[in-house]
Amino acid sequence: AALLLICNRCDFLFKIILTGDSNVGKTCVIHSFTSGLFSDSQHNTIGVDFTVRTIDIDGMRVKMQVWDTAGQERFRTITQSYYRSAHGAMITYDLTRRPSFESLPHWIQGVEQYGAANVVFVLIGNKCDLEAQRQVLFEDACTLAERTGALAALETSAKQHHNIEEAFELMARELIVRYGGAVHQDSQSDSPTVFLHSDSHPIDEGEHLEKRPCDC
Ligand SMILES: Nc1nc2c(ncn2[C@@H]2O[C@H](COP(=O)(O)OP(=O)(O)OP(=O)(O)O)[C@@H](O)[C@H]2O)c(=O)[nH]1
Repeated sequence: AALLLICNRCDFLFKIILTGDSNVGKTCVIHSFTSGLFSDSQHNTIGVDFTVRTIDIDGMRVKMQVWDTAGQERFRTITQSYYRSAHGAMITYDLTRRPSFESLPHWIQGVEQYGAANVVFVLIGNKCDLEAQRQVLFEDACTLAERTGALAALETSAKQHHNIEEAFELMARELIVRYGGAVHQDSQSDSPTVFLHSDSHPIDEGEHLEKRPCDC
């Protein structure tokens, strides 16, 4: 059964996962989003880790639970086990390192194979502040996005906090469109205000829904 959380404070809870090669800047993108800060000396992620930030989308409180996964090969088995419960995936490359872009089909395939059937994914070309060292054209990323069914391709800079808010907002808006119907149906009754999707996994059609109070 899919688990729904009942909450009086938030309208949605979405679980977003970041994947991509090591050192493309996944941890920095997440920090930039959750704290607005950037660190030049970021340690490699071991396994997985998550942070939360609540954003406002058209007056709705949307809790974004953002999961950071290790890009290093040796953690692959652990990180893949987290794909299943993600509503959205940000598949990240470093636009100054062509090989990290060449790896995208592999990461996309992983998300499709181990993730939920209806997972939404975007391609993120990070480090766009390093324009002089660019090795990947934005057009190439757009072509790949179109070919693979990604929601969009975006270029970000965690360092300059460029396009970070936009990337997460784009994801949140798409997920609201996809999941809004289910939430609205459930929130007809007056007291528990709304239902949130949670740590379990995105809802499959006709699936039994288990409801629990939110701990936020
Ligand atoms: N110039 C620039 N450097 C960045 C940017 N984002 C990250 N970096 C640097 O890139 C390096 C790797 O960043 P991380 O966030 O640790 O990369 P990661 O993808 O999480 O790496 P793993 O944890 O091994 O998967 C660090 O030295 C960061 O300071 C950016 O937008 N611009």
